[in-house]
Amino acid sequence: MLIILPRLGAFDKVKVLLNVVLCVSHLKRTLAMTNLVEEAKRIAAYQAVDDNVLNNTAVGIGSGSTVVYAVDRLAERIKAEKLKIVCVPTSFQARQLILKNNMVLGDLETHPDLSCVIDGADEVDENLVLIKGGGGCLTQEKIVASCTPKLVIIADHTKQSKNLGDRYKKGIPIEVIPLAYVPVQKKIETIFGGQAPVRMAKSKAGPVVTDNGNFILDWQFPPETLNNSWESINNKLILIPGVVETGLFINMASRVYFGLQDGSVISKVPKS
Ligand SMILES: O=C(CO)[C@H](O)[C@H](O)COP(=O)(O)O
Repeated sequence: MLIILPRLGAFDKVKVLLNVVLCVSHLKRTLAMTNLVEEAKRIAAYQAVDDNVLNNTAVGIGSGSTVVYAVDRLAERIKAEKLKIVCVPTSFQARQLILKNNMVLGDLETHPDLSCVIDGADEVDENLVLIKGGGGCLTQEKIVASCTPKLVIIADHTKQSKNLGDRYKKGIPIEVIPLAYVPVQKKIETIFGGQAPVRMAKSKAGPVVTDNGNFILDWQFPPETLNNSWESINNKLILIPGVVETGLFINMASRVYFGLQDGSVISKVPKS
């Protein structure tokens, strides 16, 4: 810019400088918003760990960026309170978090009954139906979640919505066996409408490959889908040969903690 500026007329110089000022203030605002969201994730995670993790128990560790804060807090409590906790991971990422924090690693073979599971979500609707799988770990997350009466979800305020799809626009993740991805894609689009593109990797050529060696379709469902129950849609999806699991978590969350912008945390339980 220093090279270009001297060659410009006064009016253009002002225009360039004004744009620079606007860019910087936009960047500052974006950074401030990102910090607020990160703080909201952290406080939700801390509250959930403090309320739900008991000594001498096995706990499921979810996946994603919010769970990192939960693991931080859990590691802190284990050290300070000398807790004996076995941690069962829901993904390669969760396993690494457990090991990195020197926590005790377990699995479902030795610990099939978990006291609680703490996990994130991509969106939570008013009935606490969740979309999960933005990080591609939905199948192991659902298996681990099924091993506890207490699936505790942690999220920032941007994940809270009335209807699924209001906030999370990427679609419902569906894990599929690789050889079946085109037939499954076609069936979903024919039966339910919308589009179900295969998720492509960002730092690798080709598709995202899950921890289970499968592909993911992100089903961008049409608006009329909301006229049906997610339960019946999920049951139909699961029956398509080649579908391993869906990212719809229905009647699974026992409590959802949302971190808010004002620094407080609210928690929601299913309507009775
Ligand atoms: O389902 C998940 C991964 O499969 C995550 O829990 C979900 O994507 C939320 O992640 P984050 O906390 O990074 O927003």
